[in-house]
Amino acid sequence: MTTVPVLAELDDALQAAVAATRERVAALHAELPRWGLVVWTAGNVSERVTVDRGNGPEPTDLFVIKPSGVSYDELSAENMVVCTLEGTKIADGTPEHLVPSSDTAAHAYVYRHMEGVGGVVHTHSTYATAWAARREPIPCALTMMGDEFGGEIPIGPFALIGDDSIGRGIVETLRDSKSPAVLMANHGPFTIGKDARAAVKAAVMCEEVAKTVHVARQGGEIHLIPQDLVDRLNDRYQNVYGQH
Ligand SMILES: O=C(CO)[C@@H](O)[C@H](O)COP(=O)(O)O
Repeated sequence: MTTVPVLAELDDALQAAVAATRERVAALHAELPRWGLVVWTAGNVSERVTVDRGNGPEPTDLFVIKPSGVSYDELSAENMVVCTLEGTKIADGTPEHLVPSSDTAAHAYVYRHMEGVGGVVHTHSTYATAWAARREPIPCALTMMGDEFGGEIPIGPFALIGDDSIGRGIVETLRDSKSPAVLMANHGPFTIGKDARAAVKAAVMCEEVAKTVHVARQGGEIHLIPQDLVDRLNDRYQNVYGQH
């Protein structure tokens, strides 16, 4: 029988790292309604817990995600759920009935199979989900897409919720792609990032470009950006743009 880790029994550094991750993940959930990416409770953010023991941040085998079906207004650091990378809730001090997001298995699978990923986000944002319903990748016709996605936003397979299927689809689609977003067929966008904030940003950008390319197509033919120019946009945005 596997024993469930008890948060209060973990070392001080790890407990502090979990507490800080819970704060971040709770605050980032507020970004989903703020950017118009979710209705009701239909979207989630998670972040891998990293701990710094004096040698820089090191990944742990825990991550933090929201509880399932709880209103965004009611989310706080205290009710963020702590899970192992197998997707099992640990004894994290929250009530036993507070179960983690229904997408927990998908997030956990991504963390287990994509080492550099520190944050995962899922939404059902309207325009991105409309492309997912058509199972049509979003073509790279905007500099913002070159910047953030390095090309088209791909479609992932159809997968039922509840087990590893969605996670497998995300990993298969994104493993060899520059895009931090995949549109899971008939479902919606999943985004990844080095941390939860980066994954939330990708979700915001994904919805924005899904909307703009859709609107552009209503007015006529869209023009794709040649891949060599997309590569240059992406390189500049990822390595030069912003503060360092
Ligand atoms: O796609 C689905 C359900 O079909 C999920 O993404 C939920 O919409 C979000 O659920 P919780 O995170 O609240 O469990």
